[in-house]
Amino acid sequence: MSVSPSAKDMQIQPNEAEKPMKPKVLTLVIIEKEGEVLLGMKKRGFGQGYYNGFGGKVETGETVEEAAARELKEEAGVVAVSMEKRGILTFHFDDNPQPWEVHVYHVPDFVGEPCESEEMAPVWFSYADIPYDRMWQDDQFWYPEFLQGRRFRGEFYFHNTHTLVSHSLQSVAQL
Ligand SMILES: CNc1ncnc2c1ncn2[C@@H]1O[C@H](COP(=O)(O)OP(=O)(O)OP(=O)(O)O)[C@@H](O)[C@H]1O
Repeated sequence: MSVSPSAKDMQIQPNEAEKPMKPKVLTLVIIEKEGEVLLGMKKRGFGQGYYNGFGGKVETGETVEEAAARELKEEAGVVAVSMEKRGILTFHFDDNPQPWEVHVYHVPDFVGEPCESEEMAPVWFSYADIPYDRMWQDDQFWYPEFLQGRRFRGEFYFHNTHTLVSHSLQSVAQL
């Protein structure tokens, strides 16, 4: 007699396919000093050719804040003296089933001299000269919130990775 395996035997739940995928968690640090922000030109990998803050994936065994500090050191060569979480952005891509959850940190103080790494070339920009046309399309929406000192949450929907189709953004009291 043949017995077909039950959902339990196959270690899947009945409506597994409908469950949204757990997001991948990443960090993004923006250094800000006297009306200027430090951005890096991404030299390789995801987002190559865009200016962005410094960050990357959270690795197993580290907290989100530890990951943010590690990536800042690796990519810009500086150590954060203090950091404050200011935003959580969720990115949905129609060409990737896994959403990305990016935790944005403000670093008002750091030690060391920013220097070019294999991944990023750092450049200071005044608020008025932030190069939104050479950045991810979501940035133009949430940087103003960030630069005003607010906390925020946003959801952004992308087509073919790079084209922003729709978004929502709220300023929030707490993250
Ligand atoms: C879609 N709209 C977006 N808007 C603004 N910023 C975005 C972004 N999407 C990803 N980001 C940031 O881009 C970096 C990628 O990091 P990424 O280089 O892939 O990570 P990591 O350094 O761990 O990778 P490797 O070690 O090279 O594999 C990381 O800071 C992440 O927050």
